[in-house]
Amino acid sequence: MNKNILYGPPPVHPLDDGTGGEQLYKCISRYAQIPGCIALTNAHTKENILYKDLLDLTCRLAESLKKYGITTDSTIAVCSENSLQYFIPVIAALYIGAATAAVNNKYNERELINCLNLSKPTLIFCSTETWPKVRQVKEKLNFTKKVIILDNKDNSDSAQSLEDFIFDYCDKDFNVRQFKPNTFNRDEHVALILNSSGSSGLPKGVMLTHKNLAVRFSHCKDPVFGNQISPGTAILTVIPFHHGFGMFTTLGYFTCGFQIVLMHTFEEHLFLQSLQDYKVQSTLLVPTLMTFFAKSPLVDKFYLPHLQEIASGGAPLSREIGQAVAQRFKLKSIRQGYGLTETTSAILLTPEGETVPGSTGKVVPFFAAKVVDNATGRILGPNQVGELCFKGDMNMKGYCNDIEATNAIIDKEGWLHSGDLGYYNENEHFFIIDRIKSVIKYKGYQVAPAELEGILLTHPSIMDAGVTGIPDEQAGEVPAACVVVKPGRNLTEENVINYVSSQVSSTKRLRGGVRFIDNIPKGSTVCLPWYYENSTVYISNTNKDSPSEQNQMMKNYNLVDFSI
Ligand SMILES: Nc1ncnc2c1ncn2[C@@H]1O[C@H](COP(=O)(O)OP(=O)(O)OP(=O)(O)O)[C@@H](O)[C@H]1O
Ligand SMILES: O=C(O)[C@H]1CSC(c2nc3ccc(O)cc3s2)=N1
Ligand SMILES: [Mg+2]
Repeated sequence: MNKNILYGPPPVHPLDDGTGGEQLYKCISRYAQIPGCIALTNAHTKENILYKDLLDLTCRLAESLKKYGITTDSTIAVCSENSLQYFIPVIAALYIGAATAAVNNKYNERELINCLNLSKPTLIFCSTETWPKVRQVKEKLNFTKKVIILDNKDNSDSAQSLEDFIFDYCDKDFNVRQFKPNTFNRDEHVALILNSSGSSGLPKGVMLTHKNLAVRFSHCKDPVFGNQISPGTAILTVIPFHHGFGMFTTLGYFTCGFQIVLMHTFEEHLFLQSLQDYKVQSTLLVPTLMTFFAKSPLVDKFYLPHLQEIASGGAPLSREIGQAVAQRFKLKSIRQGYGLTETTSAILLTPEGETVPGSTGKVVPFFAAKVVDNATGRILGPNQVGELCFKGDMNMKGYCNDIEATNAIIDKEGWLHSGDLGYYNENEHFFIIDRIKSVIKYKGYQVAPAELEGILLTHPSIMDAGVTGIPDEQAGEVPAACVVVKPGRNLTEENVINYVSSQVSSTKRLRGGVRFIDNIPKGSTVCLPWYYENSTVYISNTNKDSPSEQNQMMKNYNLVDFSI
């Protein structure tokens, strides 16, 4: 056994038996018996769904799907913004063992066609908002037989409402208590097909099994790695449900009996008001929003004594921003999680009572991690920087119809190569530096844009910042910054360069200079930003409407802008 391979601790409770669907059914049935126990609340409309209704609807839909002809070999798709109904088809499909492809509701037609061609769903569940786009796409797909609109009571010309579908296919005398989820081999059976963010080319379909889901559920109720709150208490989430981060945190909340207060679009005032009104104990954020709150004075206007935990994940969070947000919300610290779509959910998590500023936490149960030297493949020890690799029971089954890409990321021994650069310290706490691909090479030294962005964001006159490498004949690349100055403040290029130089070693100085711009096109180092494009926080300055095109824009933008 290599001492430099780190193993997660043994789980506090053994892994529960059964498929992901069977486990969800058991939990939801239990909470359905508690009178008035709320499963979901839409923060925008204030509408609720009780656990009792969730049980009823998911069982009826599961029965309808079976009658319609959906089997354990079928695939359905869900394409919707976060909503009260989002999880009804997801959970119903999990009960019967049909795979669900959760597709990004912000995709344009071309991207939708690309990803639906991977999963080939028989049915698509969409929302009133995504229906016009889905309608266009369906005409070009011969495998999709029907579209069902989740949040509309009326049937449209060529789509059916959820209510009507259930009315048509579920017997009128159907008794929910007689429903039983299907049993099958959870190790092999695909539960969900998700798309990674697509920051490195067209998104691939990531196949996750019922076993992957069962392991995630075990983490959710783990007293060390799970949420430290009890059933009935409220969680606020704005993380997109179709993304692994939103999908598996939320499915986990159902197993814990939490009241899930959801938002489909980030609005600062509503977010804070909801924290206060629903006495929210735990909330999830991405670093883009953490930066926003670190600088938002509105937080102080709310009374938030119930808030116990803010968790961040999805992209690098600088120590400074984490601490600033913790202070603003009067919390001891921020909880972090790190994961990839390919690892189902977080595989590094802050253990209870063990927060280390800037760290993403420790390896979760049922997982192993190692840090590998990029050049030699040698396994490194504590405090040595290399590529993070993971092996365990939440690693994906593989990419949909792409064995080549699967073999490129998971090696023959089962190690998944994350593409991220990082290290662990002597206490086995992990620190993520940046993606290998975005690291700037200055005279062979590695400079992480995420680190410099973190420093720039601590400047009182800087509202937002992005760092990139620009080609340089002598050094290879030099770090350069795009900076958005706060309204009413003045800042010179020299101020910015000196501010960074005073805090970093010589190799990391902004030798490529500084550009002042109106807003930052978000790219690969700042994950998930496009979900907030309609929000009051970030208004994209591109007219492209898709994430991957925006990322492309980011790269082009930097190259064009800095080569002038
Ligand atoms: N806590 C975290 N700190 C730093 N980076 C994180 C954290 N959580 C996630 N990440 C980043 O997000 C990546 C996983 O993102 P995701 O699976 O959504 O798709 P992607 O890697 O952006 O897209 P693609 O794989 O299609 O290029 C990780 O590899 C890592 O770079
Ligand atoms: O389980 C939690 O409480 C948290 C806190 S942050 C977190 C996750 N972060 C990521 C990042 C990427 C991803 O694909 C999944 C997760 S889960 N999970
Ligand atoms: Mg990735």
